Amino acid sequence: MRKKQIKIHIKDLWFYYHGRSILENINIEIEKNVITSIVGPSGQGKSSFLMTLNRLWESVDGATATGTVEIDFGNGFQDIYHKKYSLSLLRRQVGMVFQVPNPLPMTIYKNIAFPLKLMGEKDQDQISAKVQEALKRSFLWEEVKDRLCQDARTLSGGQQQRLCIARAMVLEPQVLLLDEPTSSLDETSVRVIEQLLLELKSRCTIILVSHYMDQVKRIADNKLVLSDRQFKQQ
Ligand SMILES: Nc1ncnc2c1ncn2[C@@H]1O[C@H](COP(=O)(O)OP(=O)(O)OP(=O)(O)O)[C@@H](O)[C@H]1O
Repeated sequence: MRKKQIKIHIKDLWFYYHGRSILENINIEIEKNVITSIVGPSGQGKSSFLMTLNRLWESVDGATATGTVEIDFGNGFQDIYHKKYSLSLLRRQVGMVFQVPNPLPMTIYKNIAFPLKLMGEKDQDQISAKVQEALKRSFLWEEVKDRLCQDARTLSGGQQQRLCIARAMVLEPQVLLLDEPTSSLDETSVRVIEQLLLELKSRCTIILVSHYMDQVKRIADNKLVLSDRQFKQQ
């Protein structure tokens, strides 16, 4: 049996849209360096829950959250809602990938270099090395190494989603949130991304919203079922 280490502590978390509660009094722990899947019927708040882990809801009109989300980024547990906690640091440490691949309207190379530049990296050799590493880790390098200057939107759907994972991984986040990342992809692309996530979990803690029970069985270590505004661990 693996030794369980906790990465995220969630205490008394409530989440609302326009005063209507979506999540009520959530108290759970998320294990480090495994894949935790979030499942449950449509509209129960799975996407909303992911947004509480990187504070993305703060830019959504009408959304509010109360409670505590503590993440151990290597220096003990820290409350990411503490007023002194830097949002840009949080976004660096917690990456996110969405349901529909969303490459930026620029080249493949620039898509991956973009977050590095946003974080102030100027050394072109460093950027180039990190872009290459992220593309390799995301199982995409061999397919794109000769077309790095092409527009990323010319890639297939599965390639675009791996590009988005590479773009999230280039900042070396410790937590990766994925919101139904394979639902728009064909079976072959789905399997490639599942293999990729299995590889990545040694580097980061993965939280995966998925509608596909087969997928959850294939790759998830832990499963949290969201129903009636609460989680049930299975
Ligand atoms: N921006 C918003 N403003 C108001 N209500 C919202 C907003 N976004 C989502 N909701 C509502 O909040 C509830 C939870 O939505 P959420 O998208 O988190 O559920 P979900 O479990 O991820 O759904 P699905 O599986 O269909 O993607 C739903 O009732 C939804 O209609």
